[in-house]
Amino acid sequence: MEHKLAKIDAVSGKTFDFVIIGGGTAGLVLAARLTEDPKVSVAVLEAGKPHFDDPLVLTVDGWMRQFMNPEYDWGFPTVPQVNAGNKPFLWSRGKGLGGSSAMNFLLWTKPQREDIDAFEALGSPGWNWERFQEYSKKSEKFYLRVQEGSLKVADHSPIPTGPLPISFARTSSGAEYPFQKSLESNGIKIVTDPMSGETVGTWKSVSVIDPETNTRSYATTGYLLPALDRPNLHVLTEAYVSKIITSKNGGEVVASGVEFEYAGATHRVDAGKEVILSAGAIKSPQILELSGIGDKAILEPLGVPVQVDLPSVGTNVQEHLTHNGLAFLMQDGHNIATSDLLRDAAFQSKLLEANPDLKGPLSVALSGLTFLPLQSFSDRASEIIDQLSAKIEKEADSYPPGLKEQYEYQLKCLKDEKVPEAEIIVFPFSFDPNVADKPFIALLPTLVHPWSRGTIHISSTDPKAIPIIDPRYFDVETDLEILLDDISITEVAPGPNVATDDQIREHIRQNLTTVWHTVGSLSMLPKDKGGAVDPKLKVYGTKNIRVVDLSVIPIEIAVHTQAAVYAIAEQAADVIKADYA
Ligand SMILES: Cc1cc2nc3c(=O)[nH]c(=O)nc-3n(C[C@H](O)[C@H](O)[C@H](O)COP(=O)(O)OP(=O)(O)OC[C@H]3O[C@@H](n4cnc5c(N)ncnc54)[C@H](O)[C@@H]3O)c2cc1C
Repeated sequence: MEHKLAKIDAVSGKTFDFVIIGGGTAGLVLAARLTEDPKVSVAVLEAGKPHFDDPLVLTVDGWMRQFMNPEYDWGFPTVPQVNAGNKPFLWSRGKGLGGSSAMNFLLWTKPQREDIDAFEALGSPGWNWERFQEYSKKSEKFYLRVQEGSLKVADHSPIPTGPLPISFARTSSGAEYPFQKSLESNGIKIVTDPMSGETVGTWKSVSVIDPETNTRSYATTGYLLPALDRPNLHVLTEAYVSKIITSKNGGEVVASGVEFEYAGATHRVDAGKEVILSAGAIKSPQILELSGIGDKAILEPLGVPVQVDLPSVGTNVQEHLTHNGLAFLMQDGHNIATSDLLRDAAFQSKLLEANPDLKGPLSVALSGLTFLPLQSFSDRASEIIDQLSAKIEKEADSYPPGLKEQYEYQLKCLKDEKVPEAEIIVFPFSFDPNVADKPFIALLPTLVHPWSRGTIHISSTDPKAIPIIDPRYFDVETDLEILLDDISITEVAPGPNVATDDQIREHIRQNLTTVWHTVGSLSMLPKDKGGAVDPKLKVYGTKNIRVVDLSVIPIEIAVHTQAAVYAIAEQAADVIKADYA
């Protein structure tokens, strides 16, 4: 397959209609959709390797071996978090074709309706739940034969036939269903169609797994490979973009091409129509700032010539946070399978005996998810809401542009018992080598609509330098309080000496993990409300630079983010096509 990728001579010094920076989730969707028209030429520059037919990518739990491996994982450190143990956090991101769709946990989850309607409500017409569903269905090819217990996903009719095979994982851990039944007996409903925009309750998620091969389906298999024979598509890997080359025309900045490094030398490729940034929520703002588009207060001291003074670049950063301190050793005799156990040959043959139709490599997938509104897990929901209302009223004048409107929308959702504020994930994996042969299950209480806002900015003109990533965890204390109450629903103490609220707060601060869902760093919002891109995803002040990736989401969505990225890229492809029709 690699012979179908572009060689450097076919890209360097050449001109293409569209140059896409980043061959990740969004970048490959766009590349495939734009080249459906044979008259349109596209070059994709991807910093990582192709990873075609790679078991670390294709095997359902292969992601475990990608973590912190620099060939697959960018492994960005944040700055130490003063409210979370004063430690840096590691933000893994997929490096190579497929981007993070090649290393994620394969969950395919659709947002709560209000999460997507927020885009329109905050000033971006045409971005709402109905459009989202329309575009999301373009990606999906469902195989919903396998069901477990009473859980099912209601048929999507007509069954979409997009490029991504999606199915129930053949091997769940076995812990999900009992956990859901116990929640049900405590009044939490089992959701049978969590993809309808109503996510509150407990459910079994589908995954991007091709049931014919039991392997990962992702942006490479679904979008790139079927398009790779097109003569108008040129994909260059190991091409590290350092900046967008621009000039000024009247009041507007015009991108003429992109500078990149390949095999130690600097090259340039020209864009006849547009440069599209799809480098993900961490690298896209970095590349814009390196190109002189950002806050002049950050660019000027570094000696970066300012092309567009756009202070919103790299701000409004939001990230899901989970408490990873609730792990349980499973007792024998309950048929609980974790990924560690599945590597045991004796266990594997027992499983295959019981399930002779299991295909492909055996591995456990995540599937047990629960989404809860504040009122269902917090006795002090009204108190938290009142405190937040008072805080917003008191502090609004000091907020950066647009934050008041975001908070008002978030507050409306917080009051609405149809909208989730927390998630609990059943996690059948252990990263601890000391427990490799024992079945451990962790429950991960997760904050899904953070109030804290962080930043991602360059601190150097070196394109290889890691930007300063500061999510400012728990800058708004309500985030910690919501997580505290979310933990209480599990009715287990996180440790032997962790009983009082203050002890649990400290335990949370010391045992946090990112969920790798960063949004907002180039938010789609009106310019005077903190936006970096407009509803056509164009960077303000530029004629022909768009951003198409997770960074454009202005308020964090509650669920896992990949389905949203695919849908945003599908919609963006139509917006771009319409602009040149
Ligand atoms: C560990 C992990 C687990 C996750 N689990 C799930 C899950 O189970 N379900 C779910 O829905 N979501 C999950 N997600 C989130 C989801 O995968 C991402 O939100 C989504 O894939 C992001 O898509 P993107 O296009 O914004 O960025 P990416 O897919 O990350 O693409 C960015 C691309 O740009 C390239 N790039 C960056 N800088 C440069 C440069 N300078 N030059 C050239 N190329 C560059 C990168 O290498 C990458 O290929 C997970 C993410 C991670 C990291």
